[in-house]
Amino acid sequence: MTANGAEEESGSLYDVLVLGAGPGGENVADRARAAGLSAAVVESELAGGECSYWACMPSKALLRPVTARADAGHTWGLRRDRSLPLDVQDVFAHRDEEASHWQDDGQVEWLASAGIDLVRGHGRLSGPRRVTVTQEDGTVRRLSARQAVVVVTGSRAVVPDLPGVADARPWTSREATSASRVPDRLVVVGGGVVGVEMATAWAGLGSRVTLLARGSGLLPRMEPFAGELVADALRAAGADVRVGASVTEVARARPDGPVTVRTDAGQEVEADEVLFATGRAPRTEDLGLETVGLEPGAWLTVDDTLRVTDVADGWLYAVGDVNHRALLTHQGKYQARIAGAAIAARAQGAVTADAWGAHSATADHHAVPQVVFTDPEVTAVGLTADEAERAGRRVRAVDYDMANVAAAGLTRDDYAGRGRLVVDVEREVVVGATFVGSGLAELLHSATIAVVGEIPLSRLWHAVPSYPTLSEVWLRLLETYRDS
Ligand SMILES: Cc1cc2nc3c(=O)[nH]c(=O)nc-3n(C[C@H](O)[C@H](O)[C@H](O)COP(=O)(O)OP(=O)(O)OC[C@H]3O[C@@H](n4cnc5c(N)ncnc54)[C@H](O)[C@@H]3O)c2cc1C
Ligand SMILES: NC(=O)c1ccc[n+]([C@@H]2O[C@H](COP(=O)([O-])OP(=O)(O)OC[C@H]3O[C@@H](n4cnc5c(N)ncnc54)[C@H](O)[C@@H]3O)[C@@H](O)[C@H]2O)c1
Repeated sequence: MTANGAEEESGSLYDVLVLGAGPGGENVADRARAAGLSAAVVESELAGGECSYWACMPSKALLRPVTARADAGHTWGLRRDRSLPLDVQDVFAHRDEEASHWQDDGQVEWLASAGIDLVRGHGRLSGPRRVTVTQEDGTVRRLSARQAVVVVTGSRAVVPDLPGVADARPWTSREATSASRVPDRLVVVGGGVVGVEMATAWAGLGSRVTLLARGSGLLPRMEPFAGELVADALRAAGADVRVGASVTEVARARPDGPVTVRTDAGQEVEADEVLFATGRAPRTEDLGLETVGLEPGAWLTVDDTLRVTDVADGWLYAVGDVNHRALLTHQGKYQARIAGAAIAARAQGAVTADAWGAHSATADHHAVPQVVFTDPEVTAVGLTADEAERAGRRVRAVDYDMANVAAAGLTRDDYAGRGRLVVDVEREVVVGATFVGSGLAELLHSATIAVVGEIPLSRLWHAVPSYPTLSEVWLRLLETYRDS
């Protein structure tokens, strides 16, 4: 027995055990190894996780040709090609490549090269610092951890339990990112990020898309103009976008027949496939959480060092989607770097919980960046004006029409977009930024640096954007703030 009461079974005792080999899990194990700790990850499907096979990578591979064609169709000298059909089979072939053909050999090789053991099977907690793995052949392997167990089991799509759903065989984000046939008609339910990205992709690939979103607009967690600009572009691309539409029922009378989707407003839409992009649930329902006093199926609440708050002795951590802080790959990887460093520091009694320190995921509260890869792109970091006001901050929002930036006229003949800074008027620092428009994804990091660095506006005047680039929106926004 070890000091922690863990059994010393040959090859089964590690410093750190990680449940889930998605981007968060791989990175936390890597950071633990880099700090000199032994680490194993347990994975029940494919090493690489949702992001690699059914989320970020395949979705962006479907979107890029669609947005590139939209850009080309509005570029002088290429405009006649606006209706040029995409080579859909080529798009699918590239998507399959980006999803590594749903094989994880590359990830397995990388884990081995980093000195991380991979244990394949379904992992469950079986008490403090203990994990039981049911392997593919049915055998059970018991593992234990000296320092920490990190839960990084991610999230899954939620399909609402509506009448007719089971028989309708709806798509979730998994089918929407991996399908290799373009449905003639597709209904997308949900106006969040998955809904608008997949509506953009499949409309571009040739489906007649109807997007049904409840509430007053698309992308409800972002500045309202973001959803409005994306809705305008989707409509221009031929999609039928209906807001204020909550789906109440679906029906597919014959397995090979069409599906009918009904809303609370009495609307009825017939389609070949229906995608539910209606949010995510944590993958914690069959994880043995009850063996350590936690509720199965719940999101795991953590402190800023990523330790689960409701577990004594601080040995359980949760990173990535499963802690519900920010359901984004880059933010999960950030948390993984912090958690790995915190676990190693705690082992030596040297952890520091200072904000913005090496062991604190402070950015989760102030500066989560996100790019929505639609046409136009939506990019945002920090607080929206509404969030800042609801938090009791004294802020001023300043806006600028992206079409008036000199580079916009060089980019597209129909450039539509808007930039917004949310400025804390007491400290004169940027606490939020949103840029919507074509070609803006790479601009976002400048705003992330301004928010994280709390750079005073007086200093930002000296950060001179190159001419003629879309980054000049920064200068125009500073002028607008000064003059308003
Ligand atoms: C369609 C779509 C597009 C997206 N696009 C982007 C994007 O462009 N950019 C971005 O930043 N984010 C994007 N996201 C979000 C991103 O995919 C997630 O934030 C990210 O995958 C979370 O990483 P994770 O490591 O927490 O979990 P996951 O990637 O979900 O990995 C968890 C892993 O744990 C394994 N697992 C679960 N339970 C067990 C168990 N009991 N035992 C063993 N293994 C287990 C799973 O099999 C999985 O491999 C997108 C999401 C969707 C749905
Ligand atoms: N590019 C990116 O960064 C990217 C891309 C895709 C996903 N993601 C992440 O994945 C997460 C999940 O995205 P999501 O879009 O599935 O969830 P979401 O929670 O963002 O949006 C779901 C939407 O569905 C609506 N909805 C729910 N039930 C409905 C019903 N019956 N009828 C009509 N509308 C209904 C909700 O009101 C909500 O607006 C997001 O938090 C996002 O961060 C990121």
